[in-house]
Amino acid sequence: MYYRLRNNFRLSIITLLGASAVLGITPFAVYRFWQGNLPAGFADTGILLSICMAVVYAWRTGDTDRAGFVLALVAVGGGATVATLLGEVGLFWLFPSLITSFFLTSALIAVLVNFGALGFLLAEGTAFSSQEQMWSFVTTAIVVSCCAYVFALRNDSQRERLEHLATLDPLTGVKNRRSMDQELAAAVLASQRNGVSYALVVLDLDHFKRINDEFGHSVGDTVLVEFVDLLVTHIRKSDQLFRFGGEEFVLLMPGVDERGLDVVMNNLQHSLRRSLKSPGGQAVTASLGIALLQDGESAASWMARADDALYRAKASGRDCIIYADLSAVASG
Ligand SMILES: Nc1nc2c(ncn2[C@@H]2O[C@H](COP(=O)(O)OP(=O)(O)OP(=O)(O)O)[C@@H](O)[C@H]2O)c(=O)[nH]1
Repeated sequence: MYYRLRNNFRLSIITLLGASAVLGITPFAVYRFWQGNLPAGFADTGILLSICMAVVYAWRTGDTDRAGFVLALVAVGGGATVATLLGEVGLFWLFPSLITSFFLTSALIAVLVNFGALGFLLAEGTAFSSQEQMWSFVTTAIVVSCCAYVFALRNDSQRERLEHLATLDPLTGVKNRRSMDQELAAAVLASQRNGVSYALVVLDLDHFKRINDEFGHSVGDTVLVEFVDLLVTHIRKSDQLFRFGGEEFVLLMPGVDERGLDVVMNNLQHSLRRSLKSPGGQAVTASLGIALLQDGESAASWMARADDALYRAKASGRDCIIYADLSAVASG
Protein backbone atom coordinates (compact mmCIF):
# COMPACT_ATOMS: atom_id res chain seq x y z
CA MET A 1 0.00 0.00 0.00
CA TYR A 2 2.77 2.42 1.03
CA TYR A 3 4.68 1.50 -2.16
CA ARG A 4 1.65 2.28 -4.36
CA LEU A 5 1.06 5.60 -2.61
CA ARG A 6 4.72 6.57 -3.01
CA ASN A 7 4.94 5.65 -6.68
CA ASN A 8 1.54 6.68 -8.00
CA PHE A 9 1.02 10.42 -7.62
CA ARG A 10 -2.58 10.43 -8.83
CA LEU A 11 -3.55 7.55 -6.56
CA SER A 12 -2.06 9.38 -3.59
CA ILE A 13 -4.05 12.55 -4.47
CA ILE A 14 -7.23 10.50 -4.87
CA THR A 15 -6.63 8.86 -1.49
CA LEU A 16 -5.84 12.20 0.14
CA LEU A 17 -9.04 13.66 -1.29
CA GLY A 18 -11.01 10.67 -0.01
CA ALA A 19 -9.57 11.04 3.48
CA SER A 20 -10.10 14.85 3.48
CA ALA A 21 -13.67 14.39 2.22
CA VAL A 22 -14.53 11.92 4.99
CA LEU A 23 -12.99 14.18 7.65
CA GLY A 24 -14.13 17.52 6.18
CA ILE A 25 -17.59 16.81 4.74
CA THR A 26 -18.99 14.27 7.25
CA PRO A 27 -19.46 16.81 10.11
CA PHE A 28 -21.16 19.24 7.67
CA ALA A 29 -23.47 16.52 6.32
CA VAL A 30 -24.49 15.63 9.91
CA TYR A 31 -24.92 19.33 10.75
CA ARG A 32 -27.19 19.94 7.69
CA PHE A 33 -29.46 17.03 8.67
CA TRP A 34 -29.50 18.27 12.29
CA GLN A 35 -30.45 21.76 10.98
CA GLY A 36 -33.26 20.17 8.99
CA ASN A 37 -31.69 21.26 5.68
CA LEU A 38 -32.37 17.93 3.96
CA PRO A 39 -31.33 18.93 0.37
CA ALA A 40 -27.91 20.14 1.56
CA GLY A 41 -27.56 17.08 3.84
CA PHE A 42 -28.31 14.71 0.95
CA ALA A 43 -26.00 16.66 -1.37
CA ASP A 44 -23.13 16.34 1.14
CA THR A 45 -23.85 12.63 1.65
CA GLY A 46 -24.02 12.04 -2.11
CA ILE A 47 -20.68 13.80 -2.64
CA LEU A 48 -19.12 11.82 0.21
CA LEU A 49 -20.35 8.45 -1.08
CA SER A 50 -19.31 9.21 -4.68
CA ILE A 51 -15.82 10.19 -3.54
CA CYS A 52 -15.49 7.02 -1.41
CA MET A 53 -16.65 4.83 -4.32
CA ALA A 54 -14.17 6.47 -6.72
CA VAL A 55 -11.33 5.95 -4.20
CA VAL A 56 -12.21 2.25 -3.80
CA TYR A 57 -12.46 1.90 -7.62
CA ALA A 58 -9.02 3.50 -8.07
CA TRP A 59 -7.41 1.16 -5.50
CA ARG A 60 -9.13 -1.96 -6.86
CA THR A 61 -8.56 -1.41 -10.59
CA GLY A 62 -5.56 0.93 -10.68
CA ASP A 63 -7.54 3.03 -13.21
CA THR A 64 -6.72 6.42 -11.71
CA ASP A 65 -7.57 8.28 -14.96
CA ARG A 66 -11.25 7.39 -14.80
CA ALA A 67 -11.44 7.66 -10.99
CA GLY A 68 -9.67 11.06 -11.13
CA PHE A 69 -12.06 12.37 -13.78
CA VAL A 70 -15.12 11.24 -11.77
CA LEU A 71 -13.67 12.80 -8.61
CA ALA A 72 -12.99 16.11 -10.39
CA LEU A 73 -16.62 16.11 -11.59
CA VAL A 74 -17.90 15.23 -8.11
CA ALA A 75 -15.70 17.78 -6.31
CA VAL A 76 -16.43 20.72 -8.65
CA GLY A 77 -20.02 19.74 -9.51
CA GLY A 78 -20.72 19.00 -5.83
CA GLY A 79 -19.19 22.34 -4.81
CA ALA A 80 -21.40 24.16 -7.35
CA THR A 81 -24.52 22.27 -6.14
CA VAL A 82 -23.79 23.10 -2.51
CA ALA A 83 -23.25 26.76 -3.50
CA THR A 84 -26.69 26.92 -5.14
CA LEU A 85 -28.24 25.37 -2.01
CA LEU A 86 -26.38 27.40 0.62
CA GLY A 87 -25.39 30.59 -1.21
CA GLU A 88 -22.30 32.45 -0.05
CA VAL A 89 -21.30 29.82 2.57
CA GLY A 90 -21.26 27.15 -0.13
CA LEU A 91 -19.16 29.26 -2.52
CA PHE A 92 -16.11 28.90 -0.24
CA TRP A 93 -16.04 25.15 -1.00
CA LEU A 94 -15.57 25.80 -4.68
CA PHE A 95 -12.08 27.30 -4.50
CA PRO A 96 -10.30 24.18 -3.17
CA SER A 97 -12.36 22.07 -5.61
CA LEU A 98 -11.32 24.24 -8.60
CA ILE A 99 -7.65 23.69 -7.74
CA THR A 100 -7.96 20.02 -6.77
CA SER A 101 -9.47 19.17 -10.18
CA PHE A 102 -6.06 19.89 -11.78
CA PHE A 103 -4.44 17.22 -9.59
CA LEU A 104 -7.15 14.70 -10.41
CA THR A 105 -7.41 14.86 -14.18
CA SER A 106 -5.67 16.35 -17.22
CA ALA A 107 -5.24 20.14 -17.36
CA LEU A 108 -7.63 20.49 -20.30
CA ILE A 109 -10.43 18.41 -18.75
CA ALA A 110 -9.96 20.19 -15.39
CA VAL A 111 -10.33 23.63 -16.97
CA LEU A 112 -13.44 22.46 -18.87
CA VAL A 113 -14.98 21.01 -15.69
CA ASN A 114 -14.24 24.25 -13.81
CA PHE A 115 -15.65 26.53 -16.51
CA GLY A 116 -18.70 24.25 -16.83
CA ALA A 117 -19.39 24.65 -13.10
CA LEU A 118 -18.92 28.43 -13.28
CA GLY A 119 -21.26 28.63 -16.29
CA PHE A 120 -23.84 26.60 -14.36
CA LEU A 121 -23.59 28.93 -11.33
CA LEU A 122 -23.92 32.03 -13.54
CA ALA A 123 -26.93 30.63 -15.39
CA GLU A 124 -28.59 29.42 -12.20
CA GLY A 125 -27.80 32.63 -10.29
CA THR A 126 -29.21 31.75 -6.84
CA ALA A 127 -25.78 31.23 -5.26
CA PHE A 128 -25.06 34.98 -5.33
CA SER A 129 -26.56 37.71 -3.18
CA SER A 130 -25.62 40.55 -5.55
CA GLN A 131 -24.29 41.21 -9.05
CA GLU A 132 -21.06 42.55 -7.56
CA GLN A 133 -20.55 39.37 -5.53
CA MET A 134 -21.30 37.23 -8.58
CA TRP A 135 -18.77 38.95 -10.85
CA SER A 136 -16.14 39.12 -8.09
CA PHE A 137 -16.54 35.38 -7.53
CA VAL A 138 -16.51 34.48 -11.21
CA THR A 139 -13.46 36.67 -11.93
CA THR A 140 -11.42 35.27 -9.02
CA ALA A 141 -12.48 31.71 -9.91
CA ILE A 142 -11.34 32.23 -13.52
CA VAL A 143 -8.01 33.68 -12.37
CA VAL A 144 -7.47 30.71 -10.02
CA SER A 145 -8.38 28.21 -12.77
CA CYS A 146 -6.13 29.86 -15.37
CA CYS A 147 -3.13 29.98 -12.99
CA ALA A 148 -3.70 26.33 -12.02
CA TYR A 149 -4.02 25.43 -15.72
CA VAL A 150 -0.67 27.02 -16.63
CA PHE A 151 0.98 25.40 -13.61
CA ALA A 152 -0.49 21.96 -14.46
CA LEU A 153 0.65 22.22 -18.11
CA ARG A 154 4.18 23.09 -17.04
CA ASN A 155 4.17 20.30 -14.51
CA ASP A 156 3.01 17.79 -17.17
CA SER A 157 5.69 18.82 -19.66
CA GLN A 158 8.44 18.64 -17.00
CA ARG A 159 7.25 15.19 -15.89
CA GLU A 160 7.25 13.97 -19.51
CA ARG A 161 10.76 15.36 -20.00
CA LEU A 162 12.01 13.69 -16.83
CA GLU A 163 10.43 10.38 -17.84
CA HIS A 164 12.09 10.67 -21.25
CA LEU A 165 15.50 11.49 -19.73
CA ALA A 166 15.18 8.57 -17.31
CA THR A 167 15.09 6.17 -20.27
CA LEU A 168 18.24 7.48 -22.01
CA ASP A 169 21.94 6.85 -21.53
CA PRO A 170 23.48 10.32 -20.99
CA LEU A 171 26.77 9.59 -22.83
CA THR A 172 25.56 8.01 -26.07
CA GLY A 173 21.93 9.17 -26.15
CA VAL A 174 20.63 5.63 -26.82
CA LYS A 175 18.05 4.00 -24.56
CA ASN A 176 19.30 2.63 -21.26
CA ARG A 177 18.93 -0.75 -19.58
CA ARG A 178 15.74 0.26 -17.79
CA SER A 179 13.89 0.85 -21.06
CA MET A 180 15.48 -2.27 -22.53
CA ASP A 181 13.76 -4.46 -19.92
CA GLN A 182 10.39 -2.93 -20.87
CA GLU A 183 11.01 -3.31 -24.61
CA LEU A 184 12.12 -6.94 -24.27
CA ALA A 185 8.96 -7.77 -22.33
CA ALA A 186 6.88 -5.96 -25.01
CA ALA A 187 8.69 -7.87 -27.78
CA VAL A 188 7.98 -11.24 -26.12
CA LEU A 189 4.27 -10.30 -25.90
CA ALA A 190 4.17 -9.07 -29.52
CA SER A 191 5.83 -12.28 -30.69
CA GLN A 192 3.29 -14.40 -28.79
CA ARG A 193 0.33 -12.37 -30.14
CA ASN A 194 1.39 -11.68 -33.73
CA GLY A 195 4.13 -14.23 -34.39
CA VAL A 196 6.71 -11.50 -35.16
CA SER A 197 10.26 -12.89 -35.16
CA TYR A 198 12.83 -11.08 -33.03
CA ALA A 199 16.59 -11.20 -32.72
CA LEU A 200 18.59 -10.00 -29.75
CA VAL A 201 22.21 -9.04 -30.37
CA VAL A 202 24.57 -8.34 -27.48
CA LEU A 203 27.65 -6.40 -28.63
CA ASP A 204 30.70 -5.85 -26.46
CA LEU A 205 33.82 -3.90 -27.46
CA ASP A 206 36.99 -5.98 -27.22
CA HIS A 207 39.75 -5.02 -24.78
CA PHE A 208 38.10 -1.68 -24.18
CA LYS A 209 39.90 -1.36 -20.85
CA ARG A 210 43.19 -0.99 -22.76
CA ILE A 211 41.86 2.11 -24.59
CA ASN A 212 40.90 3.67 -21.28
CA ASP A 213 44.20 2.73 -19.68
CA GLU A 214 46.34 3.93 -22.62
CA PHE A 215 44.49 7.06 -23.72
CA GLY A 216 42.28 8.03 -20.81
CA HIS A 217 38.62 7.80 -19.96
CA SER A 218 37.48 10.68 -22.17
CA VAL A 219 39.00 9.00 -25.26
CA GLY A 220 37.18 5.82 -24.17
CA ASP A 221 33.97 7.85 -24.04
CA THR A 222 34.57 9.16 -27.58
CA VAL A 223 35.10 5.61 -28.86
CA LEU A 224 31.80 4.56 -27.28
CA VAL A 225 29.98 7.44 -28.99
CA GLU A 226 31.62 6.65 -32.35
CA PHE A 227 30.70 2.99 -31.93
CA VAL A 228 27.05 3.94 -31.39
CA ASP A 229 27.11 6.31 -34.40
CA LEU A 230 28.42 3.51 -36.57
CA LEU A 231 25.88 1.02 -35.24
CA VAL A 232 23.03 3.40 -35.96
CA THR A 233 24.01 3.59 -39.64
CA HIS A 234 23.71 -0.20 -39.93
CA ILE A 235 20.30 -0.73 -38.38
CA ARG A 236 16.73 -0.13 -39.51
CA LYS A 237 14.31 2.38 -38.03
CA SER A 238 12.36 -0.45 -36.38
CA ASP A 239 15.49 -1.79 -34.62
CA GLN A 240 16.20 -0.54 -31.12
CA LEU A 241 19.61 0.02 -29.60
CA PHE A 242 20.24 0.03 -25.85
CA ARG A 243 23.30 0.55 -23.70
CA PHE A 244 23.31 -2.44 -21.39
CA GLY A 245 26.18 -1.05 -19.28
CA GLY A 246 29.85 -0.13 -19.69
CA GLU A 247 30.99 -1.07 -23.19
CA GLU A 248 28.14 -3.53 -23.77
CA PHE A 249 25.19 -2.72 -26.04
CA VAL A 250 22.04 -4.60 -27.04
CA LEU A 251 20.19 -4.52 -30.36
CA LEU A 252 16.56 -5.60 -30.51
CA MET A 253 15.62 -6.40 -34.09
CA PRO A 254 12.07 -7.30 -35.16
CA GLY A 255 11.16 -9.20 -38.33
CA VAL A 256 14.55 -10.76 -39.07
CA ASP A 257 15.61 -14.21 -40.24
CA GLU A 258 18.94 -15.81 -39.47
CA ARG A 259 20.38 -15.41 -43.00
CA GLY A 260 19.52 -11.69 -43.31
CA LEU A 261 20.79 -11.09 -39.80
CA ASP A 262 24.08 -12.80 -40.58
CA VAL A 263 24.68 -10.49 -43.56
CA VAL A 264 23.90 -7.35 -41.53
CA MET A 265 26.09 -8.37 -38.60
CA ASN A 266 29.03 -9.36 -40.82
CA ASN A 267 28.78 -6.00 -42.60
CA LEU A 268 28.74 -4.30 -39.24
CA GLN A 269 31.87 -6.11 -38.10
CA HIS A 270 33.73 -5.29 -41.33
CA SER A 271 32.78 -1.68 -41.08
CA LEU A 272 33.86 -1.60 -37.41
CA ARG A 273 37.31 -2.99 -38.26
CA ARG A 274 37.62 -0.46 -41.08
CA SER A 275 36.28 2.67 -39.44
CA LEU A 276 36.58 2.47 -35.66
CA LYS A 277 40.14 3.13 -34.55
CA SER A 278 41.73 4.00 -31.23
CA PRO A 279 43.98 7.12 -31.23
CA GLY A 280 46.96 4.72 -31.61
CA GLY A 281 45.55 3.60 -34.97
CA GLN A 282 44.56 0.07 -33.91
CA ALA A 283 41.17 -1.19 -35.07
CA VAL A 284 38.56 -1.40 -32.35
CA THR A 285 36.62 -4.64 -32.65
CA ALA A 286 33.53 -6.07 -31.02
CA SER A 287 32.26 -9.54 -30.10
CA LEU A 288 28.63 -10.39 -30.79
CA GLY A 289 26.25 -12.88 -29.17
CA ILE A 290 22.94 -13.41 -31.01
CA ALA A 291 19.75 -15.15 -29.89
CA LEU A 292 16.55 -15.50 -31.92
CA LEU A 293 13.43 -15.47 -29.74
CA GLN A 294 11.90 -18.96 -29.56
CA ASP A 295 8.18 -19.83 -29.20
CA GLY A 296 7.03 -19.39 -25.60
CA GLU A 297 10.46 -18.24 -24.41
CA SER A 298 10.71 -15.72 -21.55
CA ALA A 299 12.62 -12.42 -21.87
CA ALA A 300 15.04 -13.55 -19.15
CA SER A 301 15.89 -16.82 -20.95
CA TRP A 302 16.26 -14.98 -24.28
CA MET A 303 18.66 -12.45 -22.76
CA ALA A 304 20.58 -15.16 -20.89
CA ARG A 305 21.12 -17.12 -24.15
CA ALA A 306 22.35 -14.02 -26.00
CA ASP A 307 24.67 -13.21 -23.09
CA ASP A 308 25.99 -16.77 -23.05
CA ALA A 309 26.65 -16.55 -26.81
CA LEU A 310 28.62 -13.34 -26.22
CA TYR A 311 30.61 -15.07 -23.48
CA ARG A 312 31.51 -17.84 -25.94
CA ALA A 313 32.45 -15.24 -28.59
CA LYS A 314 34.87 -13.69 -26.09
CA ALA A 315 36.22 -17.12 -25.16
CA SER A 316 36.72 -17.96 -28.87
CA GLY A 317 39.22 -15.14 -29.27
CA ARG A 318 36.87 -12.10 -29.67
CA ASP A 319 35.98 -10.14 -32.87
CA CYS A 320 33.48 -12.83 -33.89
CA ILE A 321 29.75 -13.64 -33.97
CA ILE A 322 28.27 -16.58 -32.05
CA TYR A 323 24.64 -17.74 -32.22
CA ALA A 324 22.93 -18.87 -29.03
CA ASP A 325 22.37 -22.44 -28.04
CA LEU A 326 18.75 -23.57 -28.48
CA SER A 327 19.01 -26.25 -25.79
CA ALA A 328 19.00 -23.56 -23.07
CA VAL A 329 15.55 -22.14 -24.00
CA ALA A 330 13.37 -21.63 -20.90
CA SER A 331 9.67 -20.73 -21.18
CA GLY A 332 8.10 -17.69 -19.51
N1 LIG B 1 35.44 5.54 -21.04
C1 LIG B 1 34.52 4.79 -20.47
N2 LIG B 1 34.85 3.58 -20.00
C2 LIG B 1 33.90 2.82 -19.44
C3 LIG B 1 32.57 3.26 -19.32
N3 LIG B 1 31.85 2.28 -18.70
C4 LIG B 1 32.71 1.26 -18.46
N4 LIG B 1 33.94 1.58 -18.91
C5 LIG B 1 35.19 0.80 -18.85
O1 LIG B 1 35.07 -0.34 -19.69
C6 LIG B 1 36.09 -1.24 -19.29
C7 LIG B 1 35.54 -2.63 -19.36
O2 LIG B 1 36.58 -3.51 -19.08
P1 LIG B 1 36.42 -5.08 -19.15
O3 LIG B 1 35.11 -5.48 -18.54
O4 LIG B 1 37.66 -5.69 -18.59
O5 LIG B 1 36.27 -5.41 -20.67
P2 LIG B 1 37.31 -5.29 -21.86
O6 LIG B 1 38.58 -4.61 -21.48
O7 LIG B 1 36.58 -4.71 -23.02
O8 LIG B 1 37.63 -6.80 -22.13
P3 LIG B 1 36.74 -7.84 -22.93
O9 LIG B 1 35.31 -7.40 -22.83
O10 LIG B 1 36.97 -9.14 -22.24
O11 LIG B 1 37.24 -7.85 -24.35
C8 LIG B 1 36.51 -0.82 -17.88
O12 LIG B 1 37.81 -0.27 -17.96
C9 LIG B 1 35.51 0.24 -17.49
O13 LIG B 1 36.08 1.23 -16.66
C10 LIG B 1 32.24 4.56 -19.81
O14 LIG B 1 31.11 5.05 -19.76
N5 LIG B 1 33.24 5.29 -20.38
